[in-house]
Parts: sequence; structure tokens; C-alpha cells
Amino acid sequence: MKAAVITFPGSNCDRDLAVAFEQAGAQVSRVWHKETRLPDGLDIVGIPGGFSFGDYLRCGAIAARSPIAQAVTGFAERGGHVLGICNGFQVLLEMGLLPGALLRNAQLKYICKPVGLRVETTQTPFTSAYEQGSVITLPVAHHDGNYTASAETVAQLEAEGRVAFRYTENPNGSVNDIAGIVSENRRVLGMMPHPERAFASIHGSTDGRGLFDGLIGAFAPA
Ligand SMILES: NC(=O)CC[C@H](N)C(=O)O
Repeated sequence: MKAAVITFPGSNCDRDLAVAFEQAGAQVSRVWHKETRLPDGLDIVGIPGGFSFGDYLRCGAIAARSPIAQAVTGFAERGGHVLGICNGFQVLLEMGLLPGALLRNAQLKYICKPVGLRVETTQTPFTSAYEQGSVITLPVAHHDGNYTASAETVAQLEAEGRVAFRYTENPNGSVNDIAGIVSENRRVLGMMPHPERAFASIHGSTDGRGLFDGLIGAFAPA
């Protein structure tokens, strides 16, 4: 599997995401946001967590207008896989690759703690290594993780089985306890919790590893 990880000024999980991809067996390129092209032959683009452009304006809004953004959008529109974690999820919403928005947490506080997540569907390349309905623990670290969307959009996400992960105890006020969603073609995943921070036993949980293992499996030569 060939992966690229984008770095914006203020990204702080780009290296962690690259290491997780690498340790799962991927070949990883690091791409600075000022690039206008992605490397050839990519299977997946990772948009990491952090505080791109200092979270000025809305989180992710400036990053979504970076030079590399058009290349990422084009890649996704051609059926490429994209994984956005935390700030990466915020960027994907601002790019319009996923529906809805992430508001300030309901309690207006930054939250940094492990949370329980139910795997709601295994019918995505990101979740295929998990068991349907299993509960995993991943850390969250955000102040704008309160997912919202119109009632029609939420109903559509639910009806199409596009909620990938749901909080077992809602930490931020997200509608329907939504922690992560996929695009209509199921190849773009945005999620607030951090699987790359629960990858190795030294992290205290390895529950995030399944996401990377699932991806490697999805791109394994037949
Ligand atoms: N860890 C992160 O990616 C932080 C995301 C975002 N900037 C927030 O605090 O909501």
C-alpha cells in the first residue's frame, strides 16, 4: 500500500500517522501543504490531527484552501481513499468531501481522554478488520469535535450505514453520538478519535491498529 501524509503548519500528528501506516506495512510519502501534486500511484492520503494554521477562522478552513487541497479533492473524486483524523476530519468537512460540520464541544472545553467507540459498520476498507458492534478504546483530543449536520443528512448517513464509529458515552455533544463517518463511496473516512495514538502497546491500547490492518488488507495484491 502506498500512502501519503499531508503536513500543514500546525499539524502535530503527521509523524504519528506516517509511523502507523509504515508499521502496518505501507510505503509512506510525506507531503507539505504547498505542493500542488500528490505522488503517483497512491492508494491513500492521510490528513493528520493537529491545529492547522493555529485553528484560526474555523478549524480546518484555511488548510482546506491550501495548494494541496485541490489535488486531494481530485484524488478522492477519482475514487481514491482518504483518511482524516481529528483536525483531518475538520479539513475533510471544510473541503466538502464529507457532509456536516464540527462545532465547539458542547461543554466549551478541550477534551483529552480515552473514549469508548462502537464499530457500527465493517463494510468499509477502514473498519473491515474489526468485528461489527465491537467496542474499542481510542483517545480523543479536541475542542471542536461536536459533529452536526442537517436532520436530512443525519438520516441519510444512518440509512446508508455511513456512521463508522459511535461514542459509547458522548464526550462532546455530537448528534447521534457520531464519532466518524464515511463518504457515499465509503472510501473517505473522517473521525475525531485518534487510532494512530492507540497503535502499539506502549500507547496503552492497540485498538487503533485494526484500522491500519484493515487498510493494508484492502490493498493487498490479490
Ligand atoms: N488533535 C487535534 O487534531 C485537534 C483538532 C482541533 N484543532 C480541535 O482542537 O478541535
